[in-house]
Amino acid sequence: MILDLDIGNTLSKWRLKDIASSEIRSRGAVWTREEWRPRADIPDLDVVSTVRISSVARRAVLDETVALLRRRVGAVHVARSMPEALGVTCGYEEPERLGVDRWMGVLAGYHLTGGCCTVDCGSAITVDFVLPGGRHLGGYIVPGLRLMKESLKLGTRNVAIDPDSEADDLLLPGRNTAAAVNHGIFMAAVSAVNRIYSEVCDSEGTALPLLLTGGDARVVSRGLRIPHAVWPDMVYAGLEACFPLTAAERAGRMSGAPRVPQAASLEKIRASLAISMLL
Ligand SMILES: Nc1ncnc2c1ncn2[C@@H]1O[C@H](COP(=O)(O)OP(=O)(O)O)[C@@H](O)[C@H]1O
Ligand SMILES: CC(C)(COP(=O)(O)O)[C@@H](O)C(=O)NCCC(=O)O
Ligand SMILES: [K+]
Repeated sequence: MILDLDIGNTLSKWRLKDIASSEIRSRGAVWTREEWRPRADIPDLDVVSTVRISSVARRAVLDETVALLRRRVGAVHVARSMPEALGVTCGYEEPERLGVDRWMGVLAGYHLTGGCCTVDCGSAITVDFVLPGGRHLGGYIVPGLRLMKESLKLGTRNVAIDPDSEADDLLLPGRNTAAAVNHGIFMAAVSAVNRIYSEVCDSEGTALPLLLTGGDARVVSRGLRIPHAVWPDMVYAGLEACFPLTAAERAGRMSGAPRVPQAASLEKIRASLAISMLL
């Protein structure tokens, strides 16, 4: 069995994947801020022969996790951001400083689409671009939904907000503080993704497929009118592409990959950008 780990700033996600069948056997998540207890939080480490890790947590968390796993498991692969991989050149001045979860998403997205915009809606919302031909442009980092809510809660007196509440009518004006905050933050996130996507497609002269992942991907997806696909396992797919182990992975098939979304025409994207600037 393969143990895949995606350690984010909020949640550490794991899944067990069968090497022989390439099927996902189980999955789960634990709060990153709390101590991670592999034996208690993951069903059975004895069945694991290989571990693949993408981690943006503090260095000490990764080092401890790797040390612990190396005592129990034969092979532990740790993904790193680098200047070039799988046909993609990293757009960062110092490639090793790009969050490895972003790099995994970009590699998976490029492998699937041959050029795309990847959005990871987690603790932060990150937006990255990789052009046909494999040039990663760099990207944008915006606070995620929970962070935005928490920052308001901390900085504003008497504002009671539930960081987990999500209404269906998120686009409407809120009629109490919690709703106004939730709707406002939702609008901020959706508007940022919309604008960033349109600006970069416009300036690069290409309409790119848009892929979403992360804990808040479904919420953000609800507000996006641009064609897009949600790919919950996009970071894991980057691990599969970097460290292929199963027959399916060696053949280039990534688990849970969505159908490539057909991008809107560049004319349409430019028209929506022109309207948003006029108003
Ligand atoms: N059941 C849940 N537990 C925690 N966070 C959740 C849950 N469902 C949605 N979320 C949202 O997902 C975000 C975490 O997404 P994730 O992609 O796992 O983040 P990260 O990779 O930064 O740890 C939280 O900030 C929160 O807004
Ligand atoms: C931007 C991030 C905090 C996002 O992390 P996440 O929301 O997935 O926990 C992470 O990718 C990171 O620590 N990046 C390093 C800085 C950078 O990418 O420029
Ligand atoms: K993220």
